[in-house]
Amino acid sequence: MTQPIETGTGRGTGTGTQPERSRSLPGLEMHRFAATGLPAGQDPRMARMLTAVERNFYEEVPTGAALDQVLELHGRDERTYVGLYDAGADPAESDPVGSFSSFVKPLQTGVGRQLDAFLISEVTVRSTHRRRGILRTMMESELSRAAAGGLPVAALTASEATIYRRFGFGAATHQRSVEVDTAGEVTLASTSTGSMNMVDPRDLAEIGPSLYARALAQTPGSVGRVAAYAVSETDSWRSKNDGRGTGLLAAVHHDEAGTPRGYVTYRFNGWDQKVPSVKVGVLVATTAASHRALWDHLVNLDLIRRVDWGLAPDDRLLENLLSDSRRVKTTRTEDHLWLRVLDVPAAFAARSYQRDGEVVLAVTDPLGHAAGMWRLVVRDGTACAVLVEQGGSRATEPDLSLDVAELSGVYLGGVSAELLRQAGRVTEHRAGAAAELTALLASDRPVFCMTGF
Ligand SMILES: CC(=O)SCCNC(=O)CCNC(=O)[C@H](O)C(C)(C)COP(=O)(O)OP(=O)(O)OC[C@H]1O[C@@H](n2cnc3c(N)ncnc32)[C@H](O)[C@@H]1OP(=O)(O)O
Repeated sequence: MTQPIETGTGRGTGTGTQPERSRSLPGLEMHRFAATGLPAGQDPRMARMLTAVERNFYEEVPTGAALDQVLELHGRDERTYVGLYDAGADPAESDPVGSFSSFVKPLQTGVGRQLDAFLISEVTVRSTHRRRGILRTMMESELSRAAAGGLPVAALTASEATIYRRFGFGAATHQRSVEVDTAGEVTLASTSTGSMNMVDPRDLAEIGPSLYARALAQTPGSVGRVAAYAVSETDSWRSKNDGRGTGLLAAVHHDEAGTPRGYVTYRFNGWDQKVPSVKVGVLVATTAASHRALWDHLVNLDLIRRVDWGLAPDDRLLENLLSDSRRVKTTRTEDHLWLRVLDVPAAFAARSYQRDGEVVLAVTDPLGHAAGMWRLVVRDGTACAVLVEQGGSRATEPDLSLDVAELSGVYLGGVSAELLRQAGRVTEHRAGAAAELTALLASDRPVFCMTGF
């Protein structure tokens, strides 16, 4: 059972408890506080935090009602913030030089299996304070808190692929950008069923969350969505046209019985483009038939000759959906969800398995959380990971040696341990052990994270 993570200052707007001094960062103090969801006028500390985050990402800083809307959404996510401030500064009156937010959402580990994951976001350091260890201080502190609170894994999406491995994160899911050529007559390999209806994006407020929850339950590698989706898919950002909408289009698929099974949002890229095209925003399908119907709709839009999608699974489903697979062009493939195992037994017990097996893993972990020699035994779909050695002399020889970053990358089965062996990231001590681990962790469904955070 996951313990609630103490946030230090609770939900008040004052600075409350004592800030933590960091020995490695003289002159700075770490404050931890919860997002209250209150408007900027009532919670200047959160308003300053959010402003600093946007600045450090080089983004436009929201003000007025637009800022209040984001503050409210972050309150709904129950985010905890960590900020590094000049010693003695009041966070209600000063900007942090470092920011870090975290919140708990479900991570789908298999069909029908979930665990509570520690999601990390808004990690920024002011450009004048970079490369002094501020990120390291925040990350180490918050991973320890998450582990102490009983959360078995942490997760994030990375701005750069070279930052987070040192903290034990491994890329566990991948995504791609695709351009689908829809010029002329486009056919699907199989006919679609049910009906498609154009709706006002605001109508998605009712069905969007429940359809996403059902799609999530079928998609290992996906996590619960942040509250901001309720605004983005209903086209109601206060920062844009004062929340009155910006021309986002939305279509819902109903099955033959009239039950909504999926939806898609998309935006026209404009007549000034050489090729008239639309860009997909959110695509949620709870059945294979719904997925086909949504694509049937997209590829047959009048006047549109290309459909762009930046969060497509890195599989061949779309290619197989169309009669002509060459209409799908992949323009970018990237890591997406980075996972970090914090509690080996709890993480491995929380997923499903297709076969029995046993493998001994020697795991290195610079932060200690997953370090040791683990015997992973799977029987009848249930895994038990037992620590057989931690430091000291060896009673058992490992089958594989690997860093926690690799263990975390292969955990969901979307990345192959055998492939990592070939890349030199996993060391095999018993021939065939990496292939065995790959087979043991194979997922019942393609591993994909349907959302960003
Ligand atoms: C989960 C997310 O929110 S992803 C978004 C991350 N944020 C951004 O990209 C915004 C712009 N960048 C920044 O704000 C900062 O440069 C950060 C957050 C990436 C790094 O913060 P810093 O305080 O400079 O990092 P810090 O000094 O603690 O470095 C910790 C380690 O990471 C390494 N590191 C830091 N930044 C990078 C980078 N961009 N690429 C590769 N390695 C990096 C450091 O070399 C150091 O390595 P070591 O401890 O093994 O020697």
